[in-house]
Amino acid sequence: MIEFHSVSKQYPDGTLAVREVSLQVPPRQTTVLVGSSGSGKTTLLRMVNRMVDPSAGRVTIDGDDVAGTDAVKLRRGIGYVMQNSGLLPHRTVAANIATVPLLRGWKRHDARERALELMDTVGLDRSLADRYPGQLSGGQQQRVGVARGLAVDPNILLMDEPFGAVDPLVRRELQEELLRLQRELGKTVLFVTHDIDEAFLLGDRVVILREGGEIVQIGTPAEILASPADGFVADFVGADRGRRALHVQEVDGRSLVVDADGRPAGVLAR
Ligand SMILES: Nc1ncnc2c1ncn2[C@@H]1O[C@H](COP(=O)(O)OP(=O)(O)OP(=O)(O)O)[C@@H](O)[C@H]1O
Repeated sequence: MIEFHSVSKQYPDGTLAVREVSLQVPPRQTTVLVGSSGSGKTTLLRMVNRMVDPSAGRVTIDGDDVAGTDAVKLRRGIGYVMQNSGLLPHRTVAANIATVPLLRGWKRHDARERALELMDTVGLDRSLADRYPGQLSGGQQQRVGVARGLAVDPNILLMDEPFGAVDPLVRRELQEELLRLQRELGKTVLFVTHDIDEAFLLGDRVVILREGGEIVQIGTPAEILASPADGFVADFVGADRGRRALHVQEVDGRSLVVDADGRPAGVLAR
């Protein structure tokens, strides 16, 4: 279990990004940090693998303070998937996925085999193994990013807006894929997004943050929807619900359910 014990982060320029956050991230579940831009989500996430060190408080993994662990070693044991995939452009797909296993001293052949297996896991055709990231679609690149995050079979997977940069249909596909993967793999996933719909879809637990890095509410999606903690949460949840209100549209004699952006959500049975 990952635990944040009253952590704060003040950056050198004085910005207080996170203010006394205490949070438990249960194992083998997906916990989603959601909040508007600047609410400290990324800062919190990066405290887990020591890309950011807290100014006060501490983060523990299974009771051990991460501050006492070598940062490089820590990062090699925790999967990290970011927006825009963060792939190395001059390395092939297989080499990108195998980056950390190779750093950990795996034999080249074993690392490639592992990369190919992971391509199967995330739904990428093996024929793409020797392409470069620039030769893939945005959605395929994100899948490579997820495969790379899983490459060392980490218990913990940190995901920072991993599907933020792809179009809505591909995004939906990647979300479904993550749900499937998580059912199979049961990792401890800490996921950052500013999209409340994504948070409710993916999160077993959802943590709502306010600007200034303060937790406003923690709960299951149903709990938060049923009883928002305050006006801020009600607005955050409710405004989006309203914007995405579903309605029925007749297209070619069929009844399509579409959201407020005109995106189809399903077809009504007759
Ligand atoms: N290296 C830094 N130096 C100074 N301020 C920073 C630094 N990194 C982040 N901040 C500030 O800290 C606050 C929280 O940033 P953070 O990236 O954690 O928020 P976020 O919720 O992930 O936002 P976003 O959704 O826009 O990525 C912001 O005000 C940001 O400008």
